[in-house]
Amino acid sequence: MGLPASSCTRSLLPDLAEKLRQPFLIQGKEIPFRTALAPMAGIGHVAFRHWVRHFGGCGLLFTEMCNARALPHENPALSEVFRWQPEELESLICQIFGEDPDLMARAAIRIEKEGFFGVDLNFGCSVAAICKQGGGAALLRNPDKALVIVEKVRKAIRIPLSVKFRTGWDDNVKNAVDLARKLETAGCDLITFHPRVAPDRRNRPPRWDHIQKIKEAVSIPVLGNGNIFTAEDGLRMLEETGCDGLSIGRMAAARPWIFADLTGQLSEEPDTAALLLSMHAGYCRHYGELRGLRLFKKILPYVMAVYPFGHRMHAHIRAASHGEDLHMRIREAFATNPRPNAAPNGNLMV
Ligand SMILES: Cc1cc2nc3c(=O)[nH]c(=O)nc-3n(C[C@H](O)[C@H](O)[C@H](O)COP(=O)(O)O)c2cc1C
Repeated sequence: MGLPASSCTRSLLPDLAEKLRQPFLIQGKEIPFRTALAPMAGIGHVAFRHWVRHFGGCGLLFTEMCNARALPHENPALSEVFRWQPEELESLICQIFGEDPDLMARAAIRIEKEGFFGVDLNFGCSVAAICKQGGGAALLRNPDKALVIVEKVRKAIRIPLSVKFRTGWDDNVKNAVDLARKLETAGCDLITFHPRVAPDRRNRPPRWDHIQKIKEAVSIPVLGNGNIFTAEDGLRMLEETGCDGLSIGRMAAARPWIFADLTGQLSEEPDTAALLLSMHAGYCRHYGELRGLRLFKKILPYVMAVYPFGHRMHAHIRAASHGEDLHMRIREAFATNPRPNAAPNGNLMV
């Protein structure tokens, strides 16, 4: 069921692969690839990250967002989000959200103690449940408080500290540029910038020109994020914005091998149906049958978004009620060996 070379996404852009293979430094530590798995709640857990690492080419992995209040007491054997494999820690950054500087600092101390590469502060999530508690993008309305959090966390840990944030609550990028400068002064080592206004989720195109403004304002590395769907998008973002690396979310959910592909490490396009079966088995090993199936279904819209009748394939597979049923439905959906499109269908890529 392998795909013919003409329909695969394997990077034909050696320029891009070469740029992404130039190591860069964070706090003097060398990151071998200029690529990052963006934090994604419900998707970027340990079982999913296994596959990103399996294919390779990803410089930094971000966990899904973890609640800073809960994190100091989390049991990694039971937690869905605060769980990892020892071998991924050297490139794994744990993202936390919250609004209380002391609780954020306490969570960061636990993350450092567990041996993570770094701590990431979520100042960008615009989901109402997070913003109502004063966390995520709500902090962009209160940059002084955001800075107090950065300062407290910085004092509490020695490992790299990064911040992911967005343009703000209006389209004036000046506030984000000011904040970026202050983050650097406060000791932040890395920025991931998502150039959208809250509460826009992903329905309007990101303003990549704003990534350039952030990059020009600071000397710490800046990862650009938002709507990288193809190798051409990746190259264009690097060239247009001057950013130091690419942070990729949904397309990594669709194709965990995207980092290997973009960095020129992929020898053969994976057989998607076979990979999905293995991924589901891995999810069940980590989380048990019930949670494994529930988590597996979260990547399906992204995986199916690249197929011409993806919505139909998605509806068919999503209806599975247990593991065996799922495997049968995956085989049925891929029985005709559907060819992926170069770019995904926006309706499923939400
Ligand atoms: C399902 C899903 C969950 C997400 N969860 C988080 C999160 O926990 N923390 C965060 O900072 N951003 C989160 N994001 C935003 C992504 O990190 C990223 O900024 C966004 O998807 C745009 O990048 P992309 O176009 O490459 O997907 C999430 C996005 C998606 C699709």
